[in-house]
Amino acid sequence: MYFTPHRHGFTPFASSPPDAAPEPVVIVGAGPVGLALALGLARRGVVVTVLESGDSVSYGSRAICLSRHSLEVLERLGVGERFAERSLPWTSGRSFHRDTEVLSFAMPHEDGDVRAPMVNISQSEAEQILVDEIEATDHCTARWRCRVLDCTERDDHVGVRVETPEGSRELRARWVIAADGARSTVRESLVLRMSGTSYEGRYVIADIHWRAPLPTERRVWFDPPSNPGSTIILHRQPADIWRVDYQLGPDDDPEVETTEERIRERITRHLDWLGNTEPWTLEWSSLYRAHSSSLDSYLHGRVLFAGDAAHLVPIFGVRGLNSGLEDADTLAWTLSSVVHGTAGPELLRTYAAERRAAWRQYVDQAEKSTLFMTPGTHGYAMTRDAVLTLANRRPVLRELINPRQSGATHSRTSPLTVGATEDEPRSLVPGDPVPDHAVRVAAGGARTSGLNAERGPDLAVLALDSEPEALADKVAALRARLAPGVGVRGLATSREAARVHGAALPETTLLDDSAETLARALDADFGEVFVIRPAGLLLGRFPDLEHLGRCDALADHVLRGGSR
Ligand SMILES: O=C(O)CCc1cccc(O)c1
Repeated sequence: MYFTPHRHGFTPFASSPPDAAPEPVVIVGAGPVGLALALGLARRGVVVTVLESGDSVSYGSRAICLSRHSLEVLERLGVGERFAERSLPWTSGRSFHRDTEVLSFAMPHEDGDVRAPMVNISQSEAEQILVDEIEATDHCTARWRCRVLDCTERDDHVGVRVETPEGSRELRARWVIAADGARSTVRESLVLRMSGTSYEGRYVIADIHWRAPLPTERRVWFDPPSNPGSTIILHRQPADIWRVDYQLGPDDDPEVETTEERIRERITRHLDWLGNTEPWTLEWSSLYRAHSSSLDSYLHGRVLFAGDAAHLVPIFGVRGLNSGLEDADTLAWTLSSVVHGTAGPELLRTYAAERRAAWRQYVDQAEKSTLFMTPGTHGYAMTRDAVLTLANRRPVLRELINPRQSGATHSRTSPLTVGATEDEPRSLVPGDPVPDHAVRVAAGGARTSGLNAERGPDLAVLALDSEPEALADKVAALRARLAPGVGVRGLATSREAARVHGAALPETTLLDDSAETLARALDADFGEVFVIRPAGLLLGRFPDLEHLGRCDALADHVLRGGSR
C-alpha cells in the first residue's frame, strides 16, 4: 500500500509579544532536514518551533536511500529503531549495458559495522516518523499551515512574518533556520542566490506498486532494448513499492512524457522485457533535472541554511537527503552550544564553512556519477558508450560505472580539527567521520553495545589500551577548561579483559577490546587517544594521553562559552 501522510490541523497561536524575549529557534520547513534538526535541538534542551506551509509531510516518496551515516544521525535522534523496522537494507548493485551485466558492486560492509551501508524508505514515511517523534517530545512544536512570508534581520533577533488560516502573525526568533527546500522562501526574502551547474538530462521518476521477486539492490540499465538510448534505475522500497527512474531523450517533450499513459507505456516495456507477468500500478511520478549549486555561505546574520535550501546535489549516488541530515546533525550540536552559551556564535561560522566544504566533496563525487548517468555532450556520450562496451574486457573501466554511493563527508580543514596533515598515512585522519562499531562494555556486567551509544551526545575521549584512572584525570582536566555544562565522556579500552573488570570510574566507560577489533577498525596504535566531536567527526588523534593538551587551543578558541 502506498504511504498516505497524516493531515495535521492548524493550532492557533499569537504573535511574539514585543516586550518578551524572542523564541530561541524557529525552523522554516517540515521536510526531513528541518524535522531532524528540530528533534536534534530539542534533545539538547533547546526550545524550537517548526513552521510548515502544508498540512502534512510530503506526498510521493522522493528521496529514498539513507546512508549508514544518516542512520547513525537518526539513531542519535531516538528514531533509529523505527527506521530499522520500516526500511529495507541493501548492500549491492548491478549495472547492465543493453542486456549484458557490466558491473556488480558491493558497498563497504565490515564485521562490527552496526548498520547496513544503505537502506531504502520513502521520504514521506521518513518524515512521518520524525513528526510522530516530535509530537512525543518536549521543547519542540510543529506548526502546520503556517506559510512564512519573509524574514527580517533586527538587532538581536529575526522577525518572521507568517501567514496562517487566522491571519498573519509575526514571530521573533534569536535564530532562524531555513530548511525550506530548493525553492526556499527564506532565501528569496533575503535576496540570496545559489550558484552552480545544471545538467542536461531529464529523468522521469516514478513509484510503482509491483510484487516482484527481485532482490533489494540497485539496478541500472544503460541503453536497454526496452527503451533504447535511455538509462533506467530500479530501486526496491518497502511494501512492494519500486522506484523507476528513466532518462528522457533530448527530443522528448517533458509534458507528453509525464502523462500517465506515456509513463505506463515506458515502464511496461521495460518490465515486459525483464519477463514480468505480475500486474503493477503507477502510484506517483515526477520530473527531475540534476543541479549542483550552493549558497556561498550558510550563515547570514542570525539566519542559517540547511539541506536543499543551502545546496543541491544530483540524485545519482544519493547525496541530497544524506547531506541534509549531516547538516542537521552538525547544526544541532553547534547551535545548541551557542543557545546554551557554552560556545560563542563563531561556532556557527564553523558550521557554515564545514558544510559548504562538505557540499564540494559531494559535488566532486556526484559530478562523476552524473556525467555518466546524463552525458551532457556528444563527446561524453561516446566516451560513456565506449566504457560500457569495453568494461567486461577491461575491468579497470568498471570504476567509471560505479555510482560511488554516498558516504559521510570529512571536515579535515575545519578550525575544529586538530593536527590534520596532508600526507597522513592512516585510513582515519583528523576531521574524518569515526565509524560506529560494535563494542564490548566491561564494567557493570559485560554487554555488547555500539561506540556511538557509549560515547553519547557530547565530546568523547577514547583512549586505546590505557589506564582508565589516568584517562579519567585527563578528561576532568579537559572538562575544566571548557565552559560549564559542556559534557566530555571518557572511554578506555583494554586488551586484557581482566583489567577492565575493576571498579567503575565516574563518566568513564571501560571497553573490553581483547579481540582488538575496535583498534583495527580505527586503524589505531595502542596507547593512542581519539577525541570525537558530538556528531561523530574525529577532532584529533594523539599518540598518548600526555598529548591531549593540544586540544586546549581548541577549547580556548570555540568551546569556552560566549555571548548569546
Ligand atoms: O541510485 C541512484 O543513483 C539514484 C537513486 C535515487 C535517489 C533519489 C531519488 C531517485 O529517484 C533515485
